[in-house]
Amino acid sequence: MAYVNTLNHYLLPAINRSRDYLAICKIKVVLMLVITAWVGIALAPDMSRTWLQQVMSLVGIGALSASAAAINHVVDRNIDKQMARTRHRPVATERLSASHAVAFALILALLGTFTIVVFSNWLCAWFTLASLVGYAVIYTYYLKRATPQNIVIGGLAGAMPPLLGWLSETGALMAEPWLLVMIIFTWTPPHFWALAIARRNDYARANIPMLPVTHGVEFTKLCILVYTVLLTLVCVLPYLIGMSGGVYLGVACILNGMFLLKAFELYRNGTDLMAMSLFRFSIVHLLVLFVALFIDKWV
Ligand code: HEM
Ligand SMILES: CC(C)=CCC/C(C)=C/CC/C(C)=C/COP(=O)(O)OP(=O)(O)O
Repeated sequence: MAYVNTLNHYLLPAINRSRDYLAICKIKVVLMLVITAWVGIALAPDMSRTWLQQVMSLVGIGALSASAAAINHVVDRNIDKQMARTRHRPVATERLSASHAVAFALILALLGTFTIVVFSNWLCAWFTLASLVGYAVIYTYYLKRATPQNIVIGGLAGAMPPLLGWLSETGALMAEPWLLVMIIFTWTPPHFWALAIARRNDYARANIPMLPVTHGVEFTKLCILVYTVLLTLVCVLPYLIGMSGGVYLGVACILNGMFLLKAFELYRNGTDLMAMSLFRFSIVHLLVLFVALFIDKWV
């Protein structure tokens, strides 16, 4: 009996609370950001750094990304309350207080910055902090509410991790990692606008000027197609400058061919279901593309 009481009074609330803290980190998105940062490390010139230094750099970048996501949950709590997709979030439902979430984000930001400075360098720390501000403040606080181009401009913050990984390794700004940033930058609009089409009523209710709300679904489908063509072209650049080889190029061609087909189908007579299918595909696309960049380096 005493055992059951301990479980009910202490353990279960502690587990639920940890789940809430994990949820505000947007853990799956952060995992993907860390994978792209890891590829940035793998493709950088060999600096003979230890595994520990590399892993801890990724931990630092992940912690600052999670901190940015937690701040996004606080700043957006009133919007999140109005949207079906987000209304169950911990801060929106007030299961987790905004002040606790802010304190958590601050601790993550401090630990993350400390880790990057100790195991990498200040340049990487400054760029990662700038990405945090880009997402949590410039995109979430301002752009998201101000313009339908919000995710195009704000997308730069989420596109930075390959550069952050490269910087953590080399401590120097070079041209090559910017190509990887450009890939994610051009990938973001089709990734997000596909979801925004399916969830346009949510955004309209919350008064957020997402492209399908301000310019309609047909125009958004056209923009998705245009950005997918751009993405296809940008994806060839790592091969053209000799940063990646045939394995990467082959995988990129197949993935982008599929992306183009899906974007074209959506443009011609797409339903909300097809838009969601494109959104899900975009995530698989980016994951496989970056795994291919990694494998290509070692074959
Ligand atoms: C401004 C840029 C971006 C916007 C507006 C955006 C928006 C979104 C939204 C609204 C979702 C749905 C989340 C949910 O179901 O609650 C999502 C999911 C996701 N995004 Fe993005 N995204 C952006 C950039 C990125 C980047 C740069 C990455 C990775 C490199 C990424 C990876 C993912 C992943 C992995 C998911 C699935 C998460 C899950 O299943 O829980 N996103 N994104
Ligand atoms: C340090 C660093 C690399 C920072 C980047 C942090 C980060 C978590 C970027 C991902 C972008 C993302 C999930 C945007 C969705 O926000 P949203 O508010 O439009 O979506 P929502 O409605 O699901 O909250």
